[in-house]
Amino acid sequence: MSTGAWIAIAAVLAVLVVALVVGFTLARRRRISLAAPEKPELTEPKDQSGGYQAGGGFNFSRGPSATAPPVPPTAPTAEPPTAEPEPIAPPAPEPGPVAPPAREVKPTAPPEPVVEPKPAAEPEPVAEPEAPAAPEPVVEPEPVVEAAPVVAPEAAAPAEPEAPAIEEIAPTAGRLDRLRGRLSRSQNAVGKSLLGLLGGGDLDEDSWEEVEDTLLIADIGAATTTKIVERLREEMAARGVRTEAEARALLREVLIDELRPDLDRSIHALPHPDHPAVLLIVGVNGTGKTTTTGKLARVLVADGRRVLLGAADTFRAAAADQLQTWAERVGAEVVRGKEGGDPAAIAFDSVSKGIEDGIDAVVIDTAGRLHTKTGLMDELGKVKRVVEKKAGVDDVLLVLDATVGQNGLMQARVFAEVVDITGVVLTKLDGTAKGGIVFQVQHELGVPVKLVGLGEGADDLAPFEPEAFVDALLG
Ligand SMILES: Nc1nc2c(ncn2[C@@H]2O[C@H](COP(=O)(O)OP(=O)(O)OP(=O)(O)O)[C@@H](O)[C@H]2O)c(=O)[nH]1
Repeated sequence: MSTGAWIAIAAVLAVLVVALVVGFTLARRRRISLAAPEKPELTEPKDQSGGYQAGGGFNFSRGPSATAPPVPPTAPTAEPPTAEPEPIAPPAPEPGPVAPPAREVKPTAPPEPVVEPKPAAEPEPVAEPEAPAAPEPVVEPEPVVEAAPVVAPEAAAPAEPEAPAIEEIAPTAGRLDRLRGRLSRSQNAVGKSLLGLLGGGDLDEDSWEEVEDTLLIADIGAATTTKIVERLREEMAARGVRTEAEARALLREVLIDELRPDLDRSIHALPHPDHPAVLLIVGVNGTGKTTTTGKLARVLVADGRRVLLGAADTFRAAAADQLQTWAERVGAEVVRGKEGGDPAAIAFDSVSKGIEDGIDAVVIDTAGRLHTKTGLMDELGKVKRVVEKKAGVDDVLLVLDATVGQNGLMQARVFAEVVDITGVVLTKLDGTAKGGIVFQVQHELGVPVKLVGLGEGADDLAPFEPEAFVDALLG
């Protein structure tokens, strides 16, 4: 009783003490672990762009067009539904990367994982599809059949996009750089002969006359040529230009200044809170209106915009088909009417549909017309007036064929009278050394050249940049 009992009691007490200590320690640990999670959550990635903004792309802005349909007075309620355009507001250059993923991811992502389980009809792959199909507990070999409905999306995928081949669009940023080679080939003969003349330093009167002739041949126009030559003469004397490098630097500066880099060359294609941007493409037959409309649609789609093309060229039978093809290639909508129908009605319907469908930009291709035919020109004025009943026109782009040179200026004058041109698209610059028309158009009309066509390819449209143009000119 005595020693054995005491030892037993001591052992029990020791066990109790150990249990108490362990229990106390565990309780403390748990308390600590409850508090801990608050800290780790602080690790949140922030904006990684470092404020970087890409440059050199197309520049879009919101045009001046006023809202045609009356807007309800209550500002706060009007805002929410129109909230979408807002994130778009930060302008052009970067969005390129946004659009492609949206179009590309859809077709590719879902089918891939599904294809694999199909052949492997065994239990392993079935595990995943089973989860949603849980309600059917009975048949065990069946799971393979369940995989079949999962495959369905794969089969349905081709059915969804009606437009069979939506094309890849060439990146919009840096277009002019990539296409610069085409410009140079045709243009730099002018630059070379100018540099040949100016590079030697002191010029006699004959040499100055040659400089003038070279500028005139390049279609820079008499007024602009005189201005350029006067400034060159002054500056060459004042700066004591002796070498070809100095002459090149001066000539570059003078030509760029003459092209007025300060002009707003943005395309007014950003939507308004309650209606799409409306762009009218006008010009003489064969200058490249339909082609330009199609190319512009591609640029806008690549920029993530929803685009509708209005086929208001009811003169030429194939024009609407041509436009439809352009639209289908990028998944844009088209509004077209009967052949020989009223172009103004089609333009009106295009804008109406654009408003209904929440389109971002409606681009209306008009019929080519001779600038000398008053009836046709009146009709073009009517197209614009009718559209304006629905929504203001943000940009009226006159398409000029650079290869026609001087005649382009006469066209520009007449069109400007009828429809208030807001910008010029100079096409076919890849095939001419007469790009000098750029100087004249801007000088006479005070309207900027906004875009240039540099080939027949679908993505051969680039923003016009005076510096790049002059660099190409000088070779
Ligand atoms: N080389 C070159 N060809 C171009 C360019 N832009 C358009 N074209 C070509 O010019 C031709 C006429 O283009 P269209 O777009 O049909 O001209 P349009 O002004 O719509 O003609 P109409 O409908 O008759 O008024 C086509 O063969 C185009 O491929 C360009 O920048 N460079």
